[in-house]
Amino acid sequence: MAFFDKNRTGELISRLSVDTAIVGKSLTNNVSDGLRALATAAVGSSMMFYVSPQLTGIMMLIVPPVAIFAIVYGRYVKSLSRKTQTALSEITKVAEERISAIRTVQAFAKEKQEEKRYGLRVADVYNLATKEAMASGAFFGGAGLSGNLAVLAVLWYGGHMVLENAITIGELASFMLYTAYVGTSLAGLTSFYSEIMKGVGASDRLFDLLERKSPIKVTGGQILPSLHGKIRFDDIHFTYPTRPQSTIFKKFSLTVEPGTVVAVVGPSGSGKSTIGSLLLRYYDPNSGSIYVDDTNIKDINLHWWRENVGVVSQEPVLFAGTIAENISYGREDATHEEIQEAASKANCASFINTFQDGYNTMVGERGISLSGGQKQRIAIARALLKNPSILVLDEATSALDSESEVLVQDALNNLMQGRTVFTIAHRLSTIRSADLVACLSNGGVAELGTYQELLHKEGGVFRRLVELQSLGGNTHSDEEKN
Ligand SMILES: Nc1ncnc2c1ncn2[C@@H]1O[C@H](COP(=O)(O)OP(=O)(O)OP(=O)(O)O)[C@@H](O)[C@H]1O
Repeated sequence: MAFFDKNRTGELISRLSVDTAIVGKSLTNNVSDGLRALATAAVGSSMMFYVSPQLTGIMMLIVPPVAIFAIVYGRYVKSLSRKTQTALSEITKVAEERISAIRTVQAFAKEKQEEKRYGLRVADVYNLATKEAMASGAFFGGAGLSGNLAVLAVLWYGGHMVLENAITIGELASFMLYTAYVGTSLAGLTSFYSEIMKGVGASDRLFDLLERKSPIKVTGGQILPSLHGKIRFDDIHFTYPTRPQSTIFKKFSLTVEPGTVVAVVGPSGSGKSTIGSLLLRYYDPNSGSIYVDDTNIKDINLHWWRENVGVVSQEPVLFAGTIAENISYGREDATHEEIQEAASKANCASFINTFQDGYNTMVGERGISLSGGQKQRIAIARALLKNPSILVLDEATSALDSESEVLVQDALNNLMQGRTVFTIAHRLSTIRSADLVACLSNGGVAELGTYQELLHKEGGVFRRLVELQSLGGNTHSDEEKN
């Protein structure tokens, strides 16, 4: 399992964009209109009061029921808005995930099912939008009707007042004119209120997201004057935050001297990739510490540290752009000569030169126009150019055919020279040349030694893994877990 945690990133991004759009719309479109309506309503109602306090009193009779109605409606709209946002982000998530994996969808001939899945999500939004339309119809219709009834009442009562000479016909006419102004402003205010309630519904979720704080600080911390590359895991206890009940490491300790290539092996799920995640500080251990050249990793500046760690994973991530841009991703100031040199050490030059545009060839989204082995070698060239002191190779050759594997392995050998390397391997044959093999089991290092030492250990976990593999089994046996 690769150690990049991307389980919920798609969902978070779509939630964030949908919520931001709604809150933005709610604020920008409505705040100025709302303030204008409020000012007009205030001035208009003072003028109404000035012309006739009695008639103003009648008009004001409609305010309490409409206000109560507005509060109930506002709350309903707020909760609907929250549900609509969730449904909209679901739509975006499904579309993004399925379209980006369109080849898998096509390979399984699942276009119709995916269309149906998307249709169901659209239906959710449609149902919520229908509810909102009904509620707003009832509210605005009800408020409009009450307003018109109040106007009729004023006309009737005002007519009597004119007949009794309590006010002049001109005063009644000007009162009705002010009423029209105030009525229009109040209608604007209620629509402002409903939009604001929608915005409040969406912003609740937005602030939930924005207020999430990572316990891992990106800023601060020291920059080591020199980095030799000694790594020490000291008594680590670790559980993933989303699964606190399942312990990955308990009392895990391992010391790796500078320039050592350590192969991390073990049954599937034993935590090999997790070592990479801890090393890059995607997570911090629950207890215990990791030391880099005897400095606690938590006291080191995170950006600087990550700049000094290179990663090559089983599924290298390339970005839409040219080959040169992808190789120089970790060092944007690299010259063309440096890019070429890294590519040649990573066995990329031969295939890049066959492309018409050479280093300016576009690789497409996620490197779609390259083969698995080519992508892998570009990722190695990228790591070479970054020139890190510590290297994490996560299953870097396990998805390749033999010929490609030879080329990639050769490129990796160039990359590994003079660095501290953690190679997380499943094919035991590829780790023979490692200086040290750490075999994980039961939340810690069960065996540590050279390949030959561990191979000759009677009844050892590593020996059993090798035997399983040579029998045609694999290291992913869950029986090995405990
Ligand atoms: N982000 C995560 N959140 C929760 N649990 C996780 C997460 N990533 C991995 N795990 C769990 O942690 C355990 C160790 O995972 P890890 O990927 O480190 O194992 P591994 O030894 O590399 O496995 P494999 O050989 O199958 O790749 C597994 O049981 C896995 O299900």
